Amino acid sequence: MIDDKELQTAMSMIPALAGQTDPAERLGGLTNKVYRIGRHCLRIPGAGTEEYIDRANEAVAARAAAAAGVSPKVVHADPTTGLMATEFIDDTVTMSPEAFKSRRGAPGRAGAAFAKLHASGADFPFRFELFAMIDDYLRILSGKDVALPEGYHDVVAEAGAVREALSARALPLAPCHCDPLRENFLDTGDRMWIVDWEYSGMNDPMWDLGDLSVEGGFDADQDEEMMRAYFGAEPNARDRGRMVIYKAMCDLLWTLWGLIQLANDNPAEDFRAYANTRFARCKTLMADAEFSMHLKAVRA
Ligand SMILES: Nc1ncnc2c1ncn2[C@@H]1O[C@H](COP(=O)(O)OP(=O)(O)O)[C@@H](O)[C@H]1O
Ligand SMILES: N[C@@H](CCOP(=O)(O)O)C(=O)O
Repeated sequence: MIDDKELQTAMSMIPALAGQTDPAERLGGLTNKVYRIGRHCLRIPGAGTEEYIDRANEAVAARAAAAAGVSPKVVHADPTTGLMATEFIDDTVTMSPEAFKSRRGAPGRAGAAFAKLHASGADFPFRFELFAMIDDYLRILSGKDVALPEGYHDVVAEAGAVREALSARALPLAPCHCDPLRENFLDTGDRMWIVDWEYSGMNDPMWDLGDLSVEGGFDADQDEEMMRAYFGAEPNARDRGRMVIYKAMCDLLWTLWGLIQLANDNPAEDFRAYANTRFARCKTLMADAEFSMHLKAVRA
C-alpha cells in the first residue's frame, strides 16, 4: 500500500497504474517527482514548472521521440496537468560525466541517438529559439525577487554577434531534445535512450550536441567521438564551430533557468551557485581565443 496521498492520486488518474500494488521507488529528478512503479515510470510535474513548460508540446514530442525509437513508449501523458507515465527501461545506467568517460563508446551512442531523432522527420509543436527563450525567462524573472548575475545583460548584448553568425548560415531546423542533461541519457551498452522532453522543440540540431558536451563534461576526444557518430564522418569546421558556440550559449540560457528555480524555492540544489557557475563558464568560453575561431568558421 503506497502511503503518499499525492502519489496515490496521480496513480488513480492513470489507467495503467490505478490499483497497482508494486512498491514505488523514487528516482532522481531536479524539478519533478519521478518514480518507478513496476514496469512503469511515473512523472509528477514539479511546482512552478507550469510557468515555463508547455505540457501539450511535451506530450507530442515524447510520443514522436518514442516513435523515432530513441525514447521509451508513452503510456499516459496529460497535456494539461503534465502527469506522465512511460514504460520503464530496465538494465540501463543513468549517465554522469564519469559514466560518459568509463563506458566505452557512450559519447558515440549519444551522437547516434541524436542523429536518429534529428532525422526522424518529427514535427515538434514548439520552436526552441535561444534568444526568444532568454527573453521569455527574463520576463518570468522580472516578476520575481531575484537579482541577475552582474553583467548578464552585457553578455547577452555581446552574444548578438553569435546570433548574427548563427543565422547567417542557419541549418534546417530539426526536432531536438534541447535539454540534454546527462541524467536524461540511459545507456544499455548497445544503445542510448533519451528521456524527458519538457524543453524539446524545433531547433538548430547542433544545440543538442553542444549542450550534451557541456552537461557530460566532454573533452575534445569525446566531442569528436559524438560528432563522428552523429555525422557518420569527420565533422566539417562549420558544424564543429556551431557545436562549440552552443556550449557557451546553453550556459547563458540555463543561468536564467537556475534563477527561476531559486525564485521558486526549488530545494534540489543551491541554484544561486548553479547560476553563478554557469554564467562564469559562459564568459570563460566566450573569451577563449578558439571561440572567435569557431565563430569565423560558422560565418565562412
Ligand atoms: N522510462 C524510464 N525508464 C527508466 N528510467 C527512467 C525513465 N524515465 C526517467 N527515468 C529516470 O528518472 C530520472 C529522472 O527523470 P526525468 O524525467 O529526467 O526527471 P526531471 O525532469 O525532474 O529531471 C532520469 O534521470 C532517469 O534516471
Ligand atoms: N534545463 C536545465 C535543467 C532542467 O532539469 P530538469 O531535470 O527539470 O529537466 C539545465 O540544463 O540546467
